[in-house]
Amino acid sequence: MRKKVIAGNWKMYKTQAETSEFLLNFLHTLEETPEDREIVLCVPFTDLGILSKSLHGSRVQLGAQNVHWEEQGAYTGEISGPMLTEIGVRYVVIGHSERRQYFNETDETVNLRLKAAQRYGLTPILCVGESKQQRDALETESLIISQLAKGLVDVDQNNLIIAYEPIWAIGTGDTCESIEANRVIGLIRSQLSNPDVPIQYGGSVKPNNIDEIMAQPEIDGALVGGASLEPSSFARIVNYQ
Ligand SMILES: O=C(CO)COP(=O)(O)O
Repeated sequence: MRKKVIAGNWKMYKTQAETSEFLLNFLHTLEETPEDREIVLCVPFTDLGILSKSLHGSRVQLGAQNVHWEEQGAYTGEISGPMLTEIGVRYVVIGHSERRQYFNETDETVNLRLKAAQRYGLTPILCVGESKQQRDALETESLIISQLAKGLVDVDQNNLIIAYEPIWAIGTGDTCESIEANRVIGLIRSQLSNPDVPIQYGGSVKPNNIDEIMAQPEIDGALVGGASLEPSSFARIVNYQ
């Protein structure tokens, strides 16, 4: 049985004060949440400290949004694996399309970050997915196969989550049809040596489509952007049927 993982990706949203308010309205909603799913919040670095204290003893796991491949060094603006694990971070998003687009992240640096995350005991969430232009040019399959082949060199597939995030579905309200997401995720699975790697869908996941998404046989979870920022909508998503 593959693990189900619902993760919020807060991107560059929420000050510490806003994070405290979120927790007040969110944590109590988990009392009835079935035990079969892992819940993760991947938050800005400045929110990790407060969450590591407030989430202690709760069932919500802590995630970051980046990790450098060196243990330490002169890398202004970066963060290392030991810095994250020391404060209780368990997961890290790697290769998100926003980092590939705005911060020169390549399959090669993604691969370095994945291996470093595992080296320091973090579970990486590797994001892959095509743009609208690539989809229209019928390049979805070849692009994803290439992202996986380059990104996963020497990566341990026993400590890995993959998120399929079609770029055209991110922040647009234009969700990928769940049957199509299921098909692409099946393709991703066919490229892996470990068929039990949990594979999430991400891109305009909302309270009104999470049940249908999670009903798909290949889909093991969701990586949720905008809808994870609001306690009641993230609570509904986490409590999918
Ligand atoms: O990028 C995403 C999660 O990593 C998806 O964002 P939205 O849920 O806002 O579309």
